[in-house]
Amino acid sequence: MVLGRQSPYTTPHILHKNYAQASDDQFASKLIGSDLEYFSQAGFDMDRIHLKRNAPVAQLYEDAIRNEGAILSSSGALINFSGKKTGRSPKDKRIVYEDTSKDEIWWGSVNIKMDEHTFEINRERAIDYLNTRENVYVFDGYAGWDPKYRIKVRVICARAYHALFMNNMLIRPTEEELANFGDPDFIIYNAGQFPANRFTKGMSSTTSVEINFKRMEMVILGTEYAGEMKKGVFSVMHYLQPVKFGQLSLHSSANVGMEKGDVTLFFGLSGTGKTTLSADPHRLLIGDDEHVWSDTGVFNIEGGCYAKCINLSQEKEPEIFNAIRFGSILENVVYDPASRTPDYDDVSITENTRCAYPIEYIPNAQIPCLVERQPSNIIMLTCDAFGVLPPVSKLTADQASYHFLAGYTSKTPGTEDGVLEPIPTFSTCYSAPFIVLHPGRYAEMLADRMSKHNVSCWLINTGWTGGKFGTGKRCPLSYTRRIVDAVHSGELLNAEYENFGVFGLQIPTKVEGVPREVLNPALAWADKEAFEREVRKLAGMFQKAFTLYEGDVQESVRDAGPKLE
Ligand SMILES: Nc1ncnc2c1ncn2[C@@H]1O[C@H](COP(=O)(O)OP(=O)(O)O)[C@@H](O)[C@H]1O
Ligand SMILES: C=C(OP(=O)(O)O)C(=O)O
Ligand SMILES: [Mn+2]
Repeated sequence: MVLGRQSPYTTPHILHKNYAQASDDQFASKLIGSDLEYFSQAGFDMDRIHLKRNAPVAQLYEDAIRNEGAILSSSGALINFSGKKTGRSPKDKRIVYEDTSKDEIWWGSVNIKMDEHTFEINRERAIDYLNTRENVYVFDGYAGWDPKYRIKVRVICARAYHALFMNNMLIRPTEEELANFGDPDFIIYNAGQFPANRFTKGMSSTTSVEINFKRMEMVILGTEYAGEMKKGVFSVMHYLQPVKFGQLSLHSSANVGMEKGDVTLFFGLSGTGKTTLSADPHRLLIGDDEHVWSDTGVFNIEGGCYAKCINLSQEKEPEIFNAIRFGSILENVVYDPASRTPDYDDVSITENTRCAYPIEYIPNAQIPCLVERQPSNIIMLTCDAFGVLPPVSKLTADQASYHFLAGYTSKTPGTEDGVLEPIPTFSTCYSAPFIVLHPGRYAEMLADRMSKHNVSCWLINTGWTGGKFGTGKRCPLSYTRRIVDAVHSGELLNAEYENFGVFGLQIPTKVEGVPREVLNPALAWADKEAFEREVRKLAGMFQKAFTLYEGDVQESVRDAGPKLE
């Protein structure tokens, strides 16, 4: 029997009778009769396709290499290519306008409406496409490490690469959990190789990424970028956690001190350093990207991490570098054909090169990925392209609410389709592309929890220092790490502070190991007038961006922003 020898995480269930050997077949039918029914009812052509459910990692490797042009790298990771789209497509992401969720959703600029009928058409198109494939992969796993708040997710896709990606990114069920999986709570139909029909009402391109909260389904057409799936799961949790469970979903990483057990959350849009800074040799990693702050503590939504590989080195980011081995997926990374060694400095395919690995590949992972303890520190990561914000400042409760709602940062090249250089942006809740409810709902829950548990809050600029990008340079990672260490050791709590101009931020006058002129950007700019001009320009941008939320917050929060008298 094949099963006994598999890893505890993956169990091969081959659903199709023509494909499997007799013993597998008997076994499969015993376990998953109701699933077979589900697939037939959904329109899958069970006489034609081979369904491979939770296939072993090695088998997914074989299929990806044989059928999809994947490459085995020298470290044992699998190098895959996502084709034309190498980042997310936010302009093609839609939410279905339907009676169960329409009054909850924030139909602001990010959530584009799709009607129910168009969803049905695209869903059918995805299933029709999957029916033309020889292999259809199914991965069943969980989102959310706390059993009270987790959901069951099913991914149905045509590429072994996508199945392996979600095997790494979801929480892998045990054999027993898989056998008793039952009906999923959320299903992703990924037919990314096949385009959307541009003549379908409501389509604006051949790419379509859509979520239906009534059906609890997601359909992907016309993009093979795997990150769409994990962020789709996040969007669902960003809706379900506050609305159904009363818990706060966070676009953040999280870790916990080995000695003190203190928990830190790192908020930040893509590229600001959530993954890099949460991998810390002195702390246990809870997760690198998506969490829930519940009544009882903090839990990770995912079972893996999705790190950026650009300029990755063993020396600067050893935990991540060493996680790139058998089972890990490298995405759009160029390799040396002779040695099959990845070249992380080569960005000729994209700057958004990635690696997805199971969280247990990080030596200091906290498994299960949850803590029954409330956070002590919140770090809001921003990547300031103007080089005016200090690398660290201490925020008051009102400033924390203000900056969380404003969400000032930059979009990192490559993470979204069409973004070629750092673009300053106000990404509310540091998660605008994934926001589902009105930002004020998340902000209010955050403020309540922060005050109830007396959490300290820090604004950390991992972006440019001492000038605009092109002239200044990005804050060296070693300084940011030193600052994060100073947050954790308590050094910053007891430091001396000075006021930072129109922003009214409190900045420490001294952090061991970080030069004074780095701590205070006013000292780093040679041209003082230019500095003042840029500060005022950025302050004006904040004020304009914040008008969206002014009516929803109390006066003290409104007052916590930059002032331009
Ligand atoms: N000061 C810094 N702090 C954090 N990351 C930095 C810094 N300087 C450069 N980087 C680089 O920026 C990228 C941050 O990406 P990542 O941690 O994946 O962000 P996120 O997880 O928030 O999307 C990494 O490639 C990292 O090496
Ligand atoms: C996968 C993503 O997340 P992050 O860059 O925050 O890791 C993304 O934004 O596409
Ligand atoms: Mn990340």
